[in-house]
Amino acid sequence: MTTSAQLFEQACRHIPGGVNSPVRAFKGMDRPPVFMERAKGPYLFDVEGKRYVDYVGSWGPMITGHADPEVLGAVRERLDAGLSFGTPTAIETTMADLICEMIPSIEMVRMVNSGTEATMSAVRLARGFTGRDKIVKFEGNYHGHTDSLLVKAGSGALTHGEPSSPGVPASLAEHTVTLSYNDPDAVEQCFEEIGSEVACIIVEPVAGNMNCIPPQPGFLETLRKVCDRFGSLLIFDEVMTGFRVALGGAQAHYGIEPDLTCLGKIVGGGMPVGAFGGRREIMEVVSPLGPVYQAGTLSGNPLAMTAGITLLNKLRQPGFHDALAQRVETLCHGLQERADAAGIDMITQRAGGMFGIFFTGQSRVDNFAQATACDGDAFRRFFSAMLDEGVYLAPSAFEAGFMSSAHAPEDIQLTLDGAEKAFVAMQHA
Ligand SMILES: N[C@H](C=O)CCC(=O)O
Repeated sequence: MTTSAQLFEQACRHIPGGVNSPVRAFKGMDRPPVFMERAKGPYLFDVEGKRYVDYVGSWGPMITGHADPEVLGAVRERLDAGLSFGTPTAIETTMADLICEMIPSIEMVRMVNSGTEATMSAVRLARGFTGRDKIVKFEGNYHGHTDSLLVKAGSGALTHGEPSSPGVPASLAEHTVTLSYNDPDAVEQCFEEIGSEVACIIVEPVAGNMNCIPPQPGFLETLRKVCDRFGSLLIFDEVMTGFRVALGGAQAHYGIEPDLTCLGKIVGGGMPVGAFGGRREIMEVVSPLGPVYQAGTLSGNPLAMTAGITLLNKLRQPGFHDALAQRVETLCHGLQERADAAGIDMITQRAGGMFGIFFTGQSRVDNFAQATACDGDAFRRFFSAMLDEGVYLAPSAFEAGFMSSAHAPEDIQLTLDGAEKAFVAMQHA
């Protein structure tokens, strides 16, 4: 049998760090990344035959579990028609209609191939529409790896200690103003000073790339207010939260309408898909209707559209999101009880189908400073112990956990039993 350690050694020969995305690397852990062979429902199975209850869900898309038979069936059925045509297809219109119906602030939408492409294109559009260069983002929010947004970012960049990447020209980064998340006063002050120069605010309405930090009441409202006052656009990066915290995304959950929305992950049903869309008058500035250029050879790929449409339609079953949130609540309460019993400083935070585990004595984590002040060693010990117990969490203290509808009560119980052992071991350590 080939082990993960052997495969990792082989991978490192020709792949930087042995991984195709840095956050997968288990950097700082005392073990190599686990190589997975297959996945089904809530489970991942590694190359050594071990099963894990998975809370990464391919970083979010697998909201009904892995290898969903309906999604796979639809893709299989579509396969023989061909992989890609580079022409318009009817299925792209079906997808656009579905997105606009589920997220009413989106009146027109353009499909792309990843969340990064979605945010990159949305920011360009905001700049083109307003004729302004400056953008506002929040410390620890991650919007993919496009230059303008890889400034004080979260996710893998933060995990690996480089929240602002070398390679982003200083002359470009200076147009990105970074503020503290959940700090409406800082936003108001910034706009008093430079509001008329700001093309857009881009925000994760739930910050899922520095663990899981929901917006405090009034924060998103302030963003909407200053954008309206100064003629800037409000962009919600709903790559993580879209179709997850509610069918209509975080904007439906919190009742705030952005001008533009970025989507990814669930919208592709596990295929590489992103999308950006919003108010018609803004989207009409996109080429070929308007001058802001954006393109993609494989955008709207028919197989990817098939997977995404099938998954999105499954999420429309009444009660789907309530049941998902209920599972998250059961998990978070169970973890809290067990951590408290073991005397471990830990809290959880959650929003719909996503959650975060913070090793901290604070009662809440609202921003980058508080997230990075949490106990990283405790997280690493917990992560490693949970892996031994057959539970796969994100190998980073700065990533949200994702629940799926395939997680049964016994999977959550297995997780809680594992956590109980992990907490006791941590207490003794
Ligand atoms: N948090 C990231 C995406 O949302 C994790 C995925 C990656 O960087 O590979």
